[in-house]
Amino acid sequence: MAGASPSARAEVIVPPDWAAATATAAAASSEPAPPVVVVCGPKNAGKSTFSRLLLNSLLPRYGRVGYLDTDVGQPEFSPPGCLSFHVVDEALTDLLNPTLRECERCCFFGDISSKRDPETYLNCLFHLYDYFVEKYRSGASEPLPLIVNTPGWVKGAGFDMLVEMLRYICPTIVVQIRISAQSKNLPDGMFWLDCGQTGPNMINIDAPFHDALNRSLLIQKDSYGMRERRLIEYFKQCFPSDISLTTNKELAYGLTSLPPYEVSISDVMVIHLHCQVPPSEVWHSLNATIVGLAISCGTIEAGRSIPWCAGLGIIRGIDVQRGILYVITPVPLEHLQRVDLLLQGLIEIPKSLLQVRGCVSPYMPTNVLHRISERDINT
Ligand SMILES: Nc1ncnc2c1ncn2[C@@H]1O[C@H](COP(=O)(O)OP(=O)(O)OP(=O)(O)O)[C@@H](O)[C@H]1O
Repeated sequence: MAGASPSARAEVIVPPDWAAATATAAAASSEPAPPVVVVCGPKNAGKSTFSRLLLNSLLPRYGRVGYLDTDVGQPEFSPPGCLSFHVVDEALTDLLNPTLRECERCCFFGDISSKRDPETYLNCLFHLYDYFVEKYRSGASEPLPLIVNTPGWVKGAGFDMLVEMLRYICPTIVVQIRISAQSKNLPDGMFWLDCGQTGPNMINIDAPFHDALNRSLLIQKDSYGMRERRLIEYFKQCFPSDISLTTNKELAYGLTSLPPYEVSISDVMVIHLHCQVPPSEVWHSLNATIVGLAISCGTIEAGRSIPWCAGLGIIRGIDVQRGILYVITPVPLEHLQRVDLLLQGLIEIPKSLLQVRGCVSPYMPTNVLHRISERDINT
């Protein structure tokens, strides 16, 4: 597969079976409720691209479309590490690239793959789906169609998780994208149901391989680079939109000079999502990391609470003597005031923000844990 940047390609190709699948979903009965469409298939098969097209096809009829973003490695609308639920009310203009959008609900999983903790991953997903059902299926708000784009991990434990996901969501339409390497595809048919059970409308489509000039369409993505760019875009939101920050160097300087929020250590609880940290090391472990800023108001399910995530923050420094954390985040103050949990996972500050020639990163000096001078945080 070619290694060119996906954004270099001018336009999306819509093969006839893709067009037919989106038309079927858009015309599906809205009784008793608009469709719930799950899009599945192996990695890099076109699931996200198809989901964007599907969203645009559902919009004219419904005006608003729900989107459950379940790919923590390459989320459609959120920063990496998050599962989120969005309501989209305008057509997506860039059909080949993900774009950041404000979410209605988000859970911070804190890793770029569900492998490390499938149970928590599924709990987050079910929790978001329950939120959708409660709000958009119970009469509280106008019912919306829902698109669920799934990760491309379709073998072994990834397959088992997909089966659980499908059984929980009970979609009305499942679109399965199939690639030419048959062994990499999901099983044909309603593989998640027991024999004899009736299931949804099952639509198989092929991955789009070549354009009219026989050029490969499915470009291997630079996942690491995409995640870095997504985080950079996310933290750019710390600045007013009229401030021009075109290079990473400008952003790194900008973040250095941004006055951070002060958070009293006694006001927050720290949860390490994927590792255990001795109490004496908690503050050291937080320094210079990205955390999920969460609100512990989720419901208790299976004995554990799933907090909502208001957004991400960079712990820029910690003054242990004064009991203060310094946090940089684009999360608005009114939401930030409700944050009472710091969720630390494995999402790292992009290297391109840490290693900028001529810019001493504020996150890395060795004394930052104990002594942060006024000049450091205000300049
Ligand atoms: N219909 C299409 N027209 C043009 N390019 C496409 C089309 N479908 C997919 N591509 C390109 O192929 C690549 C993979 O597509 P996409 O991201 O939609 O796959 P995916 O199955 O969601 O991948 P992953 O499992 O890694 O999330 C992208 O670079 C995308 O731009």
